[in-house]
Amino acid sequence: MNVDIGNILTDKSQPSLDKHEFEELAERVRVGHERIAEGRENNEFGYAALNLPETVDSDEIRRKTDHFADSDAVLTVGIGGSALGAATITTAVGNDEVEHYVLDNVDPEHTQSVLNSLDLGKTAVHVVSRSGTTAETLATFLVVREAMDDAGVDWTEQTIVTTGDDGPLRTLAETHALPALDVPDNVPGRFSALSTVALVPAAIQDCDIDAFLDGGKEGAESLSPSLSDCPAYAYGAVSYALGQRGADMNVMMPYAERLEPFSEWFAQLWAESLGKDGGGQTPVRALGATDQHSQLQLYRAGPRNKLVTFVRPQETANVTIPETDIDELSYLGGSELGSLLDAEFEATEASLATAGCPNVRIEIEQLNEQSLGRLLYDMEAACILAGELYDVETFTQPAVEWGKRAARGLLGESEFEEAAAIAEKNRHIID
Ligand SMILES: O=P(O)(O)OC[C@H]1O[C@H](O)[C@H](O)[C@@H](O)[C@@H]1O
Repeated sequence: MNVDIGNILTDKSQPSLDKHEFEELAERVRVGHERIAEGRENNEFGYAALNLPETVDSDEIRRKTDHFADSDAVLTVGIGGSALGAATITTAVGNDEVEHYVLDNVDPEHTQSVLNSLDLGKTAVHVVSRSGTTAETLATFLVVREAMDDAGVDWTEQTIVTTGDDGPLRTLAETHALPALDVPDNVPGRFSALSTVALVPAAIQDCDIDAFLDGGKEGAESLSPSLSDCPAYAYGAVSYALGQRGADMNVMMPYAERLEPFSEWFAQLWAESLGKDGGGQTPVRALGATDQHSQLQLYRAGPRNKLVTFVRPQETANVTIPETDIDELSYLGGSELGSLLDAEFEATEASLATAGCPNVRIEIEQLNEQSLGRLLYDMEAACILAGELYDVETFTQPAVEWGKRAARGLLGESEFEEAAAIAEKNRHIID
C-alpha cells in the first residue's frame, strides 16, 4: 500500500502543507510513534488493536466455524464495530456462494424482509456484541431466534456468538451451550476488524483469513517513526494537519464498488475516535465513479473545507466494451470498463488538484485478502496516530454512550438521567 500526498504539498492546494510545516509534523509523528509503540508493548486499551494480526488465533476461528461450512448464507447480527468490519471484508473479498447478510438496524420492515429471504435452516447466525448489552443487537437476535423457532429450525444449531467475558449475550451463549468466541482484550469494537469480531463470516465463506492477517502483519512491520517512510502515519498525520487548517471533512472515495462498505467502516473509525473536545474531521462516504455525478460539483467548487481521500486498486478484472455502429460512441467501443474507470479516476483527481481542493491517493496493487488486511490495519494505525496529534481519547465514545443510556432509560431498562432530556425537547412544529 502506498499513499501519495503530493497534491497537498503544493501552494495550489487550499489548505496545504509547506516544507516547514511538514518537517514540524514529522517531528510530532516521531513522538506519536513512540507513544503508540509503548501502548502496543504494554497491550494497553486501544493500542492493543495494532497487535491483533499477531495475537488472533485463526485456527480457533476455523475450528468454531467448521460446523457451519455447508451453510447457504451467514447472517451477522451486530452493530457499529460489531458489523462494519465483517461487511467490509466479505463485500471486498468474500465468496458469493455463501451470501453474507447483516442486520445492524432495528428497522422492522428491513429485518422482516431479510428474514423472509433466507432459508433459515441453512443460515449460520453470528451474533456479535463486545459489551453483550447493545439493545439493537439483542432485540434483533430475539426476533431471529423466534423466526427460526417458527420455521421449525433448531436455532442453537445455527448460532455462534462472539462477545466479552460477561453480559447478557455471554449468559445466553452459556445457557444454551452455543459455540462462542471471545472478543479480543483491550480492543474497542471499531478497531477489531482483524479479529474474531469480523472474521467469522469470512471464515464461513472460506476466505483466506490467514492472508488477511498477513496483510495486517505487513502493516505492523511498516510502522516507523519516520513520516516519510510510513504510509499509515503519513495518512493520519496529513489528515490531522489539514483538518487543523480548515479541512474539517474527510471524503473517503474508493474507486471500487467492492470497497463501498469500507467507507462506512472508515466513517465509524474516524468519527468515533477523533470527534472529541470540539474537534475532529467529519467523514463523508463517497464512491467513484458513481459520486462524481452527484457530489463532485461541491467538492471542486464548494467550500475549501474538505480533504478527499481516493483509494484505488491498481489492477482489477476487466470487461470489454463492445464495438458499436453509433459514430458518437466509437471512442468507447473496443475499450474496457476498467480503463474507463481509471480515466474517470485520473480526471477527477486532476480536477480537484487544479481547483486547489486537497486530495490524497491511497493505492493497493489489487484487492485481495492480503491487501485488504493491510489497508484496514493501516487506516487503524493512521487513526491512532491522528488521535495522538489531536491529543484526544481515541478509544472511547462517551457521546454515543450518552444516547444509548437515554434510549435505554426511555425503554424503561432503568433510571438513566439522560432520558430526561427527551422530555425537554424544544418543539416548534410547522404543519
Ligand atoms: O459491540 P457492541 O458492544 O454491541 O457495540 C456496538 C457499537 O455500540 C456503540 O454504538 C459504540 O459507539 C460502537 O463503538 C460499538 O461498535
